Amino acid sequence: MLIPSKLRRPARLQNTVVRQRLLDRLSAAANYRLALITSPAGYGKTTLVAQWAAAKQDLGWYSLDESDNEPERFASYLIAAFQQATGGHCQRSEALAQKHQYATLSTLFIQLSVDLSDWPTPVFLVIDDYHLITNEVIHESVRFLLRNQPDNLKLIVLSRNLPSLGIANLRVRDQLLEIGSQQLAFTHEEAKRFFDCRLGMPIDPPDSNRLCDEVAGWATALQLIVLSSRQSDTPASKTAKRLSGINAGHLSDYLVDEVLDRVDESTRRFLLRCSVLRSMNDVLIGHLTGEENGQHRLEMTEHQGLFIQRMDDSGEWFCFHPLFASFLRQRCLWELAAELPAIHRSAAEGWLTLGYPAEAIHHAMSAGDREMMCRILLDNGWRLFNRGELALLDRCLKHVPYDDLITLPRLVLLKGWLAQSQHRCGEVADMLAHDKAQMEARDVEISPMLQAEFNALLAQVAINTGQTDQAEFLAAEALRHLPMSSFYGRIVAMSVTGEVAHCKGRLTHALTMMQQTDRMARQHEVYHYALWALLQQSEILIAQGYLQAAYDIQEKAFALVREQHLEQLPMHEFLLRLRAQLLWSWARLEDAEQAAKAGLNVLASAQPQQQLQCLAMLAKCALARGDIDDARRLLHRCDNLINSGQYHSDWITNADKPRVIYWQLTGDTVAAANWLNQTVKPDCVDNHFLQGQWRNIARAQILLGQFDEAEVVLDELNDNARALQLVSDLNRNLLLNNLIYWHTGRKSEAQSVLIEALTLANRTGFISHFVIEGETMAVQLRQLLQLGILPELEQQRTQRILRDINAHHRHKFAHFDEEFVHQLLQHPQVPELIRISPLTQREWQVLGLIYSGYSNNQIAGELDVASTTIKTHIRNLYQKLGVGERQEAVSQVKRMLTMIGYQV
Ligand SMILES: Nc1ncnc2c1ncn2[C@@H]1O[C@H](COP(=O)(O)OP(=O)(O)OP(=O)(O)O)[C@@H](O)[C@H]1O
Repeated sequence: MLIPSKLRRPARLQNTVVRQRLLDRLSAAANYRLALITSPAGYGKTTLVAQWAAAKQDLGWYSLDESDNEPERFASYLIAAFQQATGGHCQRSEALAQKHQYATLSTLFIQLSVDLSDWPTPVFLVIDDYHLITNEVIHESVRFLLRNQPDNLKLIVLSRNLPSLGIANLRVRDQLLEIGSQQLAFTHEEAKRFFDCRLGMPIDPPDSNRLCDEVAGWATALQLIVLSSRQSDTPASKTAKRLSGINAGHLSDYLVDEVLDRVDESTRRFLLRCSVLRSMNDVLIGHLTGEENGQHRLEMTEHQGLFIQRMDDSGEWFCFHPLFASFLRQRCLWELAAELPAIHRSAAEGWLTLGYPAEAIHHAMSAGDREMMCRILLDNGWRLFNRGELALLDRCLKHVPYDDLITLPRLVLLKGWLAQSQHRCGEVADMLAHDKAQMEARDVEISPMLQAEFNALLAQVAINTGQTDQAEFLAAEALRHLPMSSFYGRIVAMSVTGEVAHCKGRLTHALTMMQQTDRMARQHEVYHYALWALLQQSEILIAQGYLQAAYDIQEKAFALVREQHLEQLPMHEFLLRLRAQLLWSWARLEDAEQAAKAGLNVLASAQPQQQLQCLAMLAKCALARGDIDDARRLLHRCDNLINSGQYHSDWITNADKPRVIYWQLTGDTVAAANWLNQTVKPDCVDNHFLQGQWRNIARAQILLGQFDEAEVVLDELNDNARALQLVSDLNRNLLLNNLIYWHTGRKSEAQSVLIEALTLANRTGFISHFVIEGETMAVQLRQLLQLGILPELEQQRTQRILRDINAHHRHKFAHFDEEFVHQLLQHPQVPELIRISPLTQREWQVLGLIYSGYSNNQIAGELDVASTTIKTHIRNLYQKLGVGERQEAVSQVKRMLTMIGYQV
């Protein structure tokens, strides 16, 4: 929850001096990327910018305090300020910020730039007290924002020091508007106006000028002169004398003498106690001072000119002027040291009453009150966890001594989930085992229900680390004991149960579990589990061969990503990759490539190792379109990644797929043999990953001529695939069977598995799997077409596959282009007849298609001309070739191809 007053521009400017010369300078702010107002404390930066901003539309205001050094908090407020400036236009950025669903602040700011890019007018964003930022991560992100901001975004930064925001660069490019302390110092004329409206009696210009000079035009000192002379009836000139030469560093003594020691006891108590608050309202004052009418106290203090300011127009929220606040805090530390913990405790209670646990935690920590902090965490920890406040929780839990933590099993559980959510799953199991032993040693009681919550977490950890049996057992235990109200644990346990079933090849059960997970996760708004469940469903459906249904589920997942702004979750990359896989199967190569590239974009700020699978996907696309050079380049990148990281075996399997195909296409038996020697041979073949790994092995064996071994492997793969109904796997396996039979001369077996594969493809829609086999496949498919034994659907698919092989694999048809014909005609052995009456380009094309097994009608369809025209072309080219019929023409082509070095 955001504190609204931090986002409001300072109100009540009626009595301030309007300094037109500075306002004129600021009026040019729209021409610069950044307006930077810097000066030591109290020079009037905030007042000036508030005056300038008063009548401005499209302006957001963000007042920082020390707590804004937490990047998530900074991001939430900053985006909220932009929302304020644009009346809610930056919804996508807001959703990302609220749910912490961005990889880094920079990626969030990219979204912000996109949101702002279609905003029609300049958007101004004021960040006040930027000097409070000490976190380099935030500086870096603001520098990024400045480098990449859309033209209409104008930042106005107020700071006591020069912030490290790449100022020099902006200055050189004339993108920076600067106002410093020299300009901010009050002029004589401004000081005169200042005194005139504040002092009871008019002041002579020479006196006013002298006062102004003595404090070097420092606004705070002018204010103090007035305050002091009002409080003590001393002439302003005397106060000024005392103030001259004082700077912010010496101010403390002065404020004690002139302000604190002069107010009554109850005001002094109010000032000191409330100084611990970064913002205050009626409720908080009540908690800190016990006074009944906090609002009245706040207004009185304002009336007395005691450096308190309204944070917004509502008049509910106030804060001390920063300079005064830090003085008071210092003083409070000194004078009320013994009471300080109790004061912070009261502040924490106040914030809890208002419903701001994060603020309450800050005070509980400052009070050093572990018990209170634990109580706040126990009551609000899950709320904060679900809101993604992971850094805050992490910090809090680190403040709880282990001995205390271990007596509070719910906090131990929270700590475990925190580690799991921060991708430290490697640590979680050991950490929890250690915690459990410690809890047992201390007789800490864990109810069966709580144990079930632990089991749900441990089940998730077990499945992540590949221990399926353990995961299955723990998830079942969790589901047995968890009541419906423990929805988070139940969602997790259900998802794990589904995943285990998936791994063990029980696909129907897995699908049901994942559907339930999706429903329940949506109902309780645990959207990342809903997305996970959809991804799993899509994978299962792909394995079952229902690719269209998988596509539809993916559409649902894309919609969820859009609606819940999950674009930056790593899971989004998984979705895009699954989509790419599916499109690849259907030979929609450009779309597949686009999806894989979008996946890489999602990973832009992650470790490069994460890119392995998308790159492997792109390599598969390159291979399917016969672009060996591109495939080599991509696989080279994959090799580098594989050598520089640790991967789950499924990842390696996916990356090995295009590598083995590449070796097959390039005949690289050495690489295949090396790989085969060292690759993992899994114990079983129960799921599509393991099937995939064994298929890689079989393909390498075929390439190396180890046909018998490959056949044994495939027999087992097929038995399992049939038993578990892994239809897509069966479809792929049969193509490898076909390869073995073809190479070992078992032509009729080759033909029957190919027909079976084509029939299965009616369900899977596979095209590229056939295309990738290139010429061997084309020859067989042409024969099938010539035999005319294929049913209509299979026949159509065959023609499509042939077209793709022709187009992508530089098959004969592709060779019959101008370059090829030129090469052929130059050949010394080319038949004289062809040389003297050469074929036209069209006739060569037709000849290529005849050779590719196309019927006259199919050739007409391919070239988009009437079949009568084709007949004419055929008649002419037969004459030129000196042949009488189709088969003779095909033999003639074969001879020519062999002549110029092609294997046919
Ligand atoms: N134009 C003005 N008219 C009247 N009073 C002013 C004016 N400018 C500044 N002051 C007074 O001077 C004091 C300091 O002003 P302000 O808070 O604007 O300074 P600042 O430079 O933003 O301080 P900080 O660095 O602590 O944020 C305030 O008490 C304010 O009321």
